[in-house]
Amino acid sequence: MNYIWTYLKRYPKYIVIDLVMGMSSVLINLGLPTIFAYIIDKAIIPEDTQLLYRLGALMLAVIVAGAAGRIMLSYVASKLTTLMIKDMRNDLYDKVQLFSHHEYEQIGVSSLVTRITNDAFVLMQFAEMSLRLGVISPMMFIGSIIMIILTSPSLAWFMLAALPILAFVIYFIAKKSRPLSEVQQTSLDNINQYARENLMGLRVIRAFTREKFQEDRFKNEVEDYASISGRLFKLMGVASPAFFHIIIWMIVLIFWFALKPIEAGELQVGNLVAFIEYVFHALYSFLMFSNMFMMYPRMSVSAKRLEEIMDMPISIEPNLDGITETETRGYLEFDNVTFAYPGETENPVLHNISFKTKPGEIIAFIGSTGSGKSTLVQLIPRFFDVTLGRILVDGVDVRKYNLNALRQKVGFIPQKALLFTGTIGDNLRYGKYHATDKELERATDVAQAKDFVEKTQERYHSFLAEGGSNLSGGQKQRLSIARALVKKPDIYVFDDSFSALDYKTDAELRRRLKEITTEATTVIVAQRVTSIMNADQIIVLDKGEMVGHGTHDELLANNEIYRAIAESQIKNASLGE
Ligand SMILES: Nc1ncnc2c1ncn2[C@@H]1O[C@H](COP(=O)(O)OP(=O)(O)OP(=O)(O)O)[C@@H](O)[C@H]1O
Repeated sequence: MNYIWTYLKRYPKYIVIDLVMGMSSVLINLGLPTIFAYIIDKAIIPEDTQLLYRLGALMLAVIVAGAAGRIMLSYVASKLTTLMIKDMRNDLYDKVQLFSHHEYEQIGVSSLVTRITNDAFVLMQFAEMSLRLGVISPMMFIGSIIMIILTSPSLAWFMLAALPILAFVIYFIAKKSRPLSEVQQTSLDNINQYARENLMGLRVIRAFTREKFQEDRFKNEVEDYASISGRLFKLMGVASPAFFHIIIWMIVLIFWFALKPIEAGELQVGNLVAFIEYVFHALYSFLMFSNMFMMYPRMSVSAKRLEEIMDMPISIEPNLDGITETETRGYLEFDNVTFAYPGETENPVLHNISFKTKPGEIIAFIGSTGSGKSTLVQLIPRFFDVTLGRILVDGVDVRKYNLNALRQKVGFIPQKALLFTGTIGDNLRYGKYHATDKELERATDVAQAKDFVEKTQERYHSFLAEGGSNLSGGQKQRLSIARALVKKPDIYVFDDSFSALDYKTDAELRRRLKEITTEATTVIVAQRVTSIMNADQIIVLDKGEMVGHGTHDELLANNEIYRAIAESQIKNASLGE
């Protein structure tokens, strides 16, 4: 509830209107039965037509005012909750933007999506209900009880007898529904995850003819969700019929017990009608309030899941007051860097890595699968922070930079090219919004993408489907390289980005790259020796350790591991010829 309140209180004006409308609606509803009783006893039974018309008109005016108040109340409640969910989702999005890879892995992307969409929606439903009924129901209930006692103290004990039974039913339902709500939301996370996997991995699933397996997995989860939801709704569904039964039985009993006082002249017919109406109001508002109470566990599960996101400590702080300008550009240094993934401090993935580069230099990393190459380059733009040692960019520890300024200095080209829905131009300008057409052409030319871009019908205005799925792997990779070139960073990081290219394109691209990286450091992670043999420094990694450092010729002469890698690739290449 606190979580919802932190958002609602941002709009005090609407809260005041909500309270005023709620209170006036209560007063009107409480007044109506009394006016009605008065009409029966003073105008209908004595057949006073004049008074009947006057009181009828008054009653009509009160009813219209009540309806207008309720419409206003509903409007304000919807308006306030719409504003609330907008703010809530924006805050969640902003927070998720600050997450490092570690936080993403902790919660999981699918769960994050469910939380921002579904859990936020549950809170919105609860808040809307609370704003509409939260003020009215308790006040209406208390007001009705007072009016019941005032109207007929001798019949009032009915209510006192019925309330504990109702309270027990509500408590029972609320207690049972909380664990079910938790399982229901987790099941929704799983559905989301399977749906994502099934849609994104469609080609692999078809290639391995695993459609049935994936479908069964998805269907089982959907069935689990349906069964949990069914149990939850059954539980909630029991409440209303049970309540209405109790209300009807009470009214029958009231009539039964009212016969004697009416015969004895102790109770008037109008008062009996008003009494029954107050009983109905009291029980109905109790029912409405209990609906909120029963929804509360579901809401608190969702609120907890959202608070988990908002309260999650950020491992990579954006360091907004950090350094944004440096005197030099394009210098990179690893100073005795050791790194272990969060939660795995016992098993570092990188050990004591040290090297230095200067503008215009190419440094390359090679080594077997899992030797730590990708991990190493991810430390430069601070996707993770070093465990020991330090990384210096232009002589400044990367942790001292304003995070955006640091990342602006780095052009990162990941192993798997990822493009966004939009035109080729939009994608190329991703790192430099105002890049000119000339800059785009230069970048695509160097990245060996110009030919195919110019062959497309609308060139830089050609539309790319989701993730660039209407391009080949090599074309996507070339555009992803061109996107980094447009940005003109001080440090280029190619994380195995050349492997999707054929040998000829790879060689041509690297040759042209030299033209525009004269003032930058180029870091290359590669599998192929041919991709890195011209590098100024090559570092050979094995199980996270530097086991070789030098030029291609030096390593060929002195480093067994490097020689073995090079020989195996040359053999394979000649076998392929
Ligand atoms: N997010 C992660 N959390 C925990 N461990 C990880 C994570 N990512 C990678 N690792 C582990 O770190 C080690 C190094 O992985 P890394 O991806 O850096 O190797 P690599 O040399 O780039 O491999 P490849 O050539 O196959 O891409 C591996 O043992 C891997 O299991």
